[in-house]
Amino acid sequence: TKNPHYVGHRTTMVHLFEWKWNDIANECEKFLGPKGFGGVQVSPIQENVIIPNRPWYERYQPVSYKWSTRSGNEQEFRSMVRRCNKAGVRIYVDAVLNHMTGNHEKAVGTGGSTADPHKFSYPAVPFERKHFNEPCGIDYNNAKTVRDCELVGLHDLNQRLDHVRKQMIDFLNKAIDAGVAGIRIDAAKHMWPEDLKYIYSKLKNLNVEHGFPPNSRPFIFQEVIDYGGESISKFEYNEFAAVLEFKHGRELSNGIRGQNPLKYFKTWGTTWGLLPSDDAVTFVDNHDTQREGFMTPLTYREFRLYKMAVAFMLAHPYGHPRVMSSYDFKGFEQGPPADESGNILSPIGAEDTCVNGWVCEHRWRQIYNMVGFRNHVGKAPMKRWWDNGNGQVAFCRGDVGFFAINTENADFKKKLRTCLPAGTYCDVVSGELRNGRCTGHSIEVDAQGNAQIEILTSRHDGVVAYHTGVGI
Ligand SMILES: O=C(NCCCOc1c(-c2ccc(O)c(O)c2)oc2cc(O)cc(O)c2c1=O)[C@@H]1CCCN1C(=O)/C=C/c1ccc(O)c(O)c1
Ligand SMILES: [Ca+2]
Repeated sequence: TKNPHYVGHRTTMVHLFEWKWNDIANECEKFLGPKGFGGVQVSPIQENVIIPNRPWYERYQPVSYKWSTRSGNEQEFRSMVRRCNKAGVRIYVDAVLNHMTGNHEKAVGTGGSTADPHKFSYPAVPFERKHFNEPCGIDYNNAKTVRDCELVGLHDLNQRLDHVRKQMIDFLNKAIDAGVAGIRIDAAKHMWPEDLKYIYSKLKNLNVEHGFPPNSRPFIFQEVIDYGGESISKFEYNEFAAVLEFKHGRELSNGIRGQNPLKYFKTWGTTWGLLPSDDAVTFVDNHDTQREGFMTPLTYREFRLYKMAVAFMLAHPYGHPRVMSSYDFKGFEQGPPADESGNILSPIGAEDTCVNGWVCEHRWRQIYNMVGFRNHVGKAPMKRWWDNGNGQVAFCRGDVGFFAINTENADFKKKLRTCLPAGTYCDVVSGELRNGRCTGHSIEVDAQGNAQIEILTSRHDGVVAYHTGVGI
């Protein structure tokens, strides 16, 4: 099975996109640990080329495998991993192995390394011409070109060569020694499964000094963008490692928007063509899809619907969920909030609030309390699915959790079985249980487990969630 190696009952990771290592370490100790987040996906740690105007995607054009980026240096990265593991929060590195840079005159990296991309020369690794595939154009209907040609002109490494494999294996094993729990494999679709499988087989077990049980294998989750219809299938990759399930965010966004009535999500999972649950890392939006102008998923911009989508993802047992945490951007290219020297600004200000143009979705109560809901219900099975034949849905998680959602422009008012023991329960979306009382809405569950469930269209949020950890 695929195991993220979360501590205790934790279940969910957050992508702190473009955050600096020092800020992540602080967030692990101050917020993510206490709120029960399981881990953090960090931005690429390898040195990347500096592109004028600093577009966000410069971090996906490596110049070397040195741990030196605008997020910080090796010492800061090591310190962050140690502090986060101590806080019970795992770290997952975003590894860019498919390619190096595109053609730039005088390429200079964020760690000061130089390269000559026109000559396929990356002395700081070292890689040279013979380590790259012949430049050619990708035809997504031709699997060989998808793997062996250049993605938007980015020089394509040949992972069949021993030298290339060694550089990648050493790079990943160094991160494992530093205490990371796993790796996101960027652009895995553009690499041969057998090459990836070989590289993963040479990775060390996780470092027991960071609290991992002996013989723990790194949790690897692969970016294979597959909505169906291309020559490459995500099912080529999920036998030997987990895969990011891109259909999840797109289909769920359609359901929450009402384009596809939510009642159909009664069968949500493999019957929708999704990966087996244990093989899938799920999300609503990611750093790339939130910027796409076409078939855009729900994002922080449509915040009421977005919170509903994230809540449904976290309430439903399917997959290993990942919460996105963004900065507010105007145009597609815009990089992270930075000062005039290009130093990334800290997302958390003096009053422990989100500042400087960051969005910090993970700090929204509706989202972090749903992480707590998922942690509390654990593996309790989905049961007693109810829907009104359209966009109002409710279901139990075993006898320990109850979730309801209203995607319609009509009030949700219904007496329903909650599967909860009799008592008063606080809604964790509108508030929490504090000093013995509910700061938000609450329900009274009778001896039969029934309660009057209400989600009025005038409500701040279109979802409610109750669990046995917030009973009075
Ligand atoms: O128009 C663009 N790209 C052309 C569309 C192909 O998009 C890319 C895909 C991509 C998109 C859809 C697919 O089905 C697919 O197989 C691959 O994956 C990448 C992965 C990278 O590490 C670096 C990249 O530059 C890309 C990329 O350009 C803009 C300008 C350059 C970066 N970029 C982008 O749009 C950058 C996107 C990007 C960057 C990093 C990612 O991890 C990612 O998923 C997308
Ligand atoms: Ca490739």
